[in-house]
Amino acid sequence: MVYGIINSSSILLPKPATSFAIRSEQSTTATDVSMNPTNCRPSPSRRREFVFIVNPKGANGRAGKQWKKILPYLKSHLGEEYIIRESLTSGPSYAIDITREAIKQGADAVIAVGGDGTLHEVVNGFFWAGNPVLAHNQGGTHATTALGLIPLGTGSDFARSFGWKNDPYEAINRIVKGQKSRIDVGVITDKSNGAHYFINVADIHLSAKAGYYASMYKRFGNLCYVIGALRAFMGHSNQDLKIKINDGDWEIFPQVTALCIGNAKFFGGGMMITPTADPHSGSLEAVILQNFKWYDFILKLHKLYRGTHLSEKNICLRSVRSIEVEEVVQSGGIYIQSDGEHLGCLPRKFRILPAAIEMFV
Ligand SMILES: Nc1ncnc2c1ncn2[C@@H]1O[C@H](COP(=O)(O)OP(=O)(O)OP(=O)(O)O)[C@@H](O)[C@H]1O
Repeated sequence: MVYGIINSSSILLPKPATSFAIRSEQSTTATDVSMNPTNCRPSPSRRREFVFIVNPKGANGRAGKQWKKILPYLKSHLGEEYIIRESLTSGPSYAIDITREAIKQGADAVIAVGGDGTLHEVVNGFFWAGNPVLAHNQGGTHATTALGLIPLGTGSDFARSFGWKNDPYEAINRIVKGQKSRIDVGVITDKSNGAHYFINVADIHLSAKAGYYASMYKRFGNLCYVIGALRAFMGHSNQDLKIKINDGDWEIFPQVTALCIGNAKFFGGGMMITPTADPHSGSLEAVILQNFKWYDFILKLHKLYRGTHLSEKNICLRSVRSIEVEEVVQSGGIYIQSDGEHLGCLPRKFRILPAAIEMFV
């Protein structure tokens, strides 16, 4: 893990796994800038501290290269009123720890620089033991750290729901503008593990396996998700699932191929799997695909990209605040993924936390 500081003095860091390289360029001015939604008006109190968590390996290494290029633009556009800190992740999960530490230290914003995996880890860093992480000096009231995203991933699917491109300059302009909005976060629980959060899409069975295989083919860009899905169909069998919606009665859904639970619309490098999802809605959109074969996937792929698949007879949609999923016959072989991260197996409960995080939009 490399934690770099630009423009400022240091903050406490999470325990390093490897080594830290810290570079500091002390700024001379100390004007504060308020992150008002409509403008960036100076306030006399203090400089704002933004922590950028960069996955140098995102998008096959493109994220790391792009980050070096955009840094001067970022510094000049945010200006000296801001303390800019950078932290390069050295492997999976580091972004979670760095985010938690930054929030505890009172960072005004934590910005994920990378793909959906990096964003997912940063979002998980906003929580600890089922509760939002709070700044030490807040006296346990509420979290004020904002979430930001500079999308530089292979799929960058969460950004698509907002119409954002993999354009770091556009993303910086958005952060500089300072407009924020509260967005929902999904939470996944089971009996033994703690809470796990997702901001984009959680999915079960075939698509979760597809995501696992896709990670092996990232060098092919967005095509990795189609390759991953076809690979996942090898040896795949659809399963009967028990589903409980909004704490109602259990319903049996026969021969489920995949169940996708969207807080936002896209996964798989641009497939609009949950086209009715909206991260501001206070609910999750659950799309259940039943009895799909690999050739159905190929034949209907164009509909998945366009989001026109919901009219298919073996696809159903439910708008939910909570959804519990169990196998009818326990096989231990139904996989779950949360924003592309593998989580293990069923049973699990998926819930929405409305307006859980404030995000630059
Ligand atoms: N230094 C690192 N080396 C290898 N993997 C890393 C490193 N830092 C973070 N990671 C892991 O890389 C995973 C994928 O990164 P990220 O999502 O940023 O890029 P991507 O996979 O190209 O994009 P997308 O998820 O949008 O398709 C993250 O979930 C994270 O756990």
